[in-house]
Amino acid sequence: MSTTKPFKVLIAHTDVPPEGIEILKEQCEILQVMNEPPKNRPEILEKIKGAHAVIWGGRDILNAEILDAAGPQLKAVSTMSSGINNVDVPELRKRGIPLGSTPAMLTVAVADLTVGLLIAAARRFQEGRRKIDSDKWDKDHLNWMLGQDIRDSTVGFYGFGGIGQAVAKRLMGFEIECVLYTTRNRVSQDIEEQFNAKKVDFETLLAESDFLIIASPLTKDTLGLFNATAFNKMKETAVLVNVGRGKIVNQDDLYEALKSNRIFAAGLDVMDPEPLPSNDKLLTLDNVVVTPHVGYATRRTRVDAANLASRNVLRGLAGEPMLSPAY
Ligand SMILES: O=C(O)[C@H](O)CO
Repeated sequence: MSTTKPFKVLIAHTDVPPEGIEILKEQCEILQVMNEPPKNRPEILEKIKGAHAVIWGGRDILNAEILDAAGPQLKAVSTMSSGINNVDVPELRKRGIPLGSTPAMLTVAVADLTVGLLIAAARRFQEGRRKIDSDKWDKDHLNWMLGQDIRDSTVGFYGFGGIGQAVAKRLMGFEIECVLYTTRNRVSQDIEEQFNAKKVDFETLLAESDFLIIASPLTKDTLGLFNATAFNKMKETAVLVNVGRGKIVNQDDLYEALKSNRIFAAGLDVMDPEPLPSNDKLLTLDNVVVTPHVGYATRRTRVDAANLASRNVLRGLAGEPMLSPAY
């Protein structure tokens, strides 16, 4: 009996959890990349030859070079991420190759981390740690290190999709006053009622938010949108949290706004560039809390993303719409 399987699937990163790969094994021969970045690139270029599908599990760029190396039989690609800025989307579209991504899988993990950053920035975790490290813990004044209340606050969302709504759901437990959001399309009335949410223009979002959470993708319209002009319209007590993409914020302008206390604080899981160099001026500030782009990084999120990516490519290989198409 022949054991030949009809498809070959390249797993292009060592970080893809085996549970996700298992789903593919009945129908597909697995081509696994074993080297870590950047040494994985030559290995991908070699192993992808003749592949019918790819699980693109890392942050390096899938572009024409990779697609050319694969050959014309390539029928399906899925990332294991929400953002698809690691894929040359126009190139894939041009070649008619369906692309899947896995945004819904990381919603909960990113929302949890967003709340963590919001509290850490509002309650001055970074500064407090530095005070301890430098023996400047002031035990004589109870009005020391006062932070911003979440209770009764107006929470603004730039981008109010799955992640934004999951953050709002969590913040309801903190007795916030209301949600403002800026998106292209209005969310349903049910969702607005659930979160006491109102769609507003960008200017209103800036002016009225006590906490402003960026949870939108990077596009040509969002690139550098949060700049000095925007920060100058925000409250001096405002806390900015960015879990979208680093380049949505003009980081030099953010540095100035934080340094001059034009805004109160920022919590960032995404920066520009990534990795942020350890000598970046942003890190000298007390009123910024940073995490190294780990919003999605829980074991369950990665397994769920691998499962969905595999199901996406199986659908693509069968000529069916992907479960979670990126376009
Ligand atoms: O978009 C995503 O999936 C995360 O930010 C990791 O890149």
